[in-house]
Amino acid sequence: MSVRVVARVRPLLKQEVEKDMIVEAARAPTEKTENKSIVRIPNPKNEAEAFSFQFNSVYDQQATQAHIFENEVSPTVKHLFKGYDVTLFAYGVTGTGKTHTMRGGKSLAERGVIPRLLSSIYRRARKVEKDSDGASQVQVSMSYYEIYNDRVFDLFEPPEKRTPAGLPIRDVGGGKTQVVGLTERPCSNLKEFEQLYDQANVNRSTSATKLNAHSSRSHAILCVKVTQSMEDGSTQVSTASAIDLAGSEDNRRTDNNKDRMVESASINKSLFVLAQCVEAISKKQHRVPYRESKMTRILALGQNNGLTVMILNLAPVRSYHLDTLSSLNFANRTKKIEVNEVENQPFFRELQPGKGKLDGDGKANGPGVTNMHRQPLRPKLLSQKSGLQEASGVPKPTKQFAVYSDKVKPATSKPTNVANTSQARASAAQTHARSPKRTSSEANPSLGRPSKVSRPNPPRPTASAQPGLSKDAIEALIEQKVTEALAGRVDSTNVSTADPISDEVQKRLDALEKRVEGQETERAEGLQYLLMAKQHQVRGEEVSALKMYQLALPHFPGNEKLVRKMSALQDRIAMKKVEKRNSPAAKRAAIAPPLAEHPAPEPVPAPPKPAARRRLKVDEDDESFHEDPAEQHDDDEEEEDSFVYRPRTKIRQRPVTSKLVRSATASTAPALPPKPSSLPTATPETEDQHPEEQDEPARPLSAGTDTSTEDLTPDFLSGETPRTKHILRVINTKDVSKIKLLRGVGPKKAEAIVNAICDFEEEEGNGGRECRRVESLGQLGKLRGVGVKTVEGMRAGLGGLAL
Ligand SMILES: Nc1ncnc2c1ncn2[C@@H]1O[C@H](COP(=O)(O)OP(=O)(O)OP(=O)(O)O)[C@@H](O)[C@H]1O
Repeated sequence: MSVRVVARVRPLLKQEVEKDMIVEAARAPTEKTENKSIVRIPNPKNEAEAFSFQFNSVYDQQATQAHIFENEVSPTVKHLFKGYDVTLFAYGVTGTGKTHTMRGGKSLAERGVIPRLLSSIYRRARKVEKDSDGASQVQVSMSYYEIYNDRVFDLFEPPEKRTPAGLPIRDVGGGKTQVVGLTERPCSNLKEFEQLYDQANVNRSTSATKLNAHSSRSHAILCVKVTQSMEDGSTQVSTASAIDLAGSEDNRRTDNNKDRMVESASINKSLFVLAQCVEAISKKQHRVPYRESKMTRILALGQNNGLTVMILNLAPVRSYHLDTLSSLNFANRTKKIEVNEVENQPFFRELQPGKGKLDGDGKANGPGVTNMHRQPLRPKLLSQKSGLQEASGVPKPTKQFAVYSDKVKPATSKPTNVANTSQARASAAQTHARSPKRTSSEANPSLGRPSKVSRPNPPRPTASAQPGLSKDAIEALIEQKVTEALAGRVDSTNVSTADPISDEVQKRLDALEKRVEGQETERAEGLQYLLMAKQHQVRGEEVSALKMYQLALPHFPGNEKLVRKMSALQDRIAMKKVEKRNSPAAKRAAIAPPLAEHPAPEPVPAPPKPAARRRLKVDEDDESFHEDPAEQHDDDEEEEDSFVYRPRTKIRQRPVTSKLVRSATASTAPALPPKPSSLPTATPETEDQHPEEQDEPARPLSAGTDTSTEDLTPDFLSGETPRTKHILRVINTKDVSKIKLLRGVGPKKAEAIVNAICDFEEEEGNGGRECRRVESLGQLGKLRGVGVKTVEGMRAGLGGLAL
């Protein structure tokens, strides 16, 4: 992929005056055309000197919206139709014109990059259809979302309908991410698009700040999917993403209130992480901290295939001086990544134009596309003028990718007060807040600063270079590195630039880190689902809540508490449905549906086998499953209820007034042999061994009784279901080693159960330790230290036994 970096200096605003202008767009001395490619800005420490930054193009205050679009974006459209993804993003300090550039005004002349892009896409789509006499068809659809306070919200949803936790994102491979649950709207012409776009923009988080009356408080990401159904029957999908990043801010200048400060902190953090990513990529570090923020995960700079154009927005005036320098340094680093890749082949030189296809997921496939996968930044295909000409026609642009700099003596030109801005403060952490020349040498002073072309990659000693490293030493080194990586995740410099390590260690370190990152991400996603589930539940949307729990379950394999929760929820849903059907109104309104048509609760994924547990070790008390206080409250309430077990598909007709009875009175109950120690995992073998425990045959319906309820009377109340029998049999062994094998029990609880039975015996006043039996789950649930949840867990753990 390629990143083309262009800068745009906005005009003076009403309150700004010409004498404060300090940013200048200029031509490079080697440039033969009128094109400007240099941004010049004074050294804040010594105004007699100037820093110069060279980019692919620089647009001054006079540049029109049309000009920017025609030069920078329009050429990408044909590549979009060839199957490449296109990413455009605007970067800059608050109030520098990002939204103006991307969205623009309402008049034709003021329309920004996005509406112009869409207009161009529709034009091209019509052409494709016309040229093929209608054999090829093009469909355009859009999704639009924002990342606000590091949470993703669908902009087609009004704020009041949003789930506060936002939408989860997940990796779909090839450096791509997907926002789960995002709305995708078809839009077949510009009018439709504009309606949807304007409507969605109303939902975007904007506020007035001191620096911008309509400041965007979120990163807005518009994804336009172009699906081409080709003559030969194939389908090609490509996506154009246009991203209006929120601007970094210095909160001392914004006078932000508390809310704005929170937003601002989140904006600054994500931009800081973006800078860290660029830094890491440019230094070829193994670990790029994409996962530190949602924005960097989604933007995936340097990971995604296709074409990327970054528009660096700049304010021309002095009040932005330090922030502007910071932005220029950021953009300059992005450009330096390209320098490092200068010897590589441009990826679409190898691609047969028009032959590359993208599959439904937008992944490249087909001949010639294989090495598009995770291409690092490739600048050379971008000529200065069009930015997207075929690489074969591009003269070797050596100068284009070198950092152009006036001869400023670093010793006298350190803009040390750069650190006075918010962005610079962030950058200061990585010692990049000053001139581009200082940047990398400061980060690693021992390396000095070789020329860009000849700068070698840091030497990587091979395993043979460290022959003395024992296996233990390698393990210790890995452990140390992982600890460092986790402790200072944002600052990855230590990990990769400290003492050199062997390839073997590096490989293992990478694998470990990947695992840790993957686990964290998955867990975070799982927690998001859980939060959403909880929110649905609070709102009484139980079916949606159940769905969310179901989505969460794979992230917490083997979590019994979650399984129980789902099971209980499922039961409640089923009960409600049955109750609804049985309500007098429903009976009047409809003929009672046959039993077979009773609404079944949605399936709950079977709890994974213990062997499948990967990350989340469920301890004996189930506390590893994240819970919020509300959830805890619910559970407490549940515990306080007298035990009423709700079966999954059956309803209860009479309350349980169970009591523990002496074994003497229970002697009529079938005495089942104790289960083998492999319990409690139910297996088909269990059923084979105890055919008498199979599901009861359906009971005949009582005449005159509502069939929908009578037949569904929970048979466990009579202690007859295989699961109930099995649990009671195990409990009644009073054998801790057997009881602890029941799901969710464990040694401590097993001991408590046995003690509880003993306590109970004493309370009953019968003295001694005569054999008593627990005759029902109701009784079991009432035992001290057991409770309904534990019993439910035991039952859930025997999911394989017939109900
Ligand atoms: N090229 C331009 N021509 C005319 N006006 C401009 C231009 N660029 C920006 N402006 C004006 O500058 C002001 C700030 O611009 P804008 O809201 O686009 O900034 P921003 O970078 O998106 O800020 P934030 O990050 O706070 O959202 C607006 O009033 C906008 O109309």
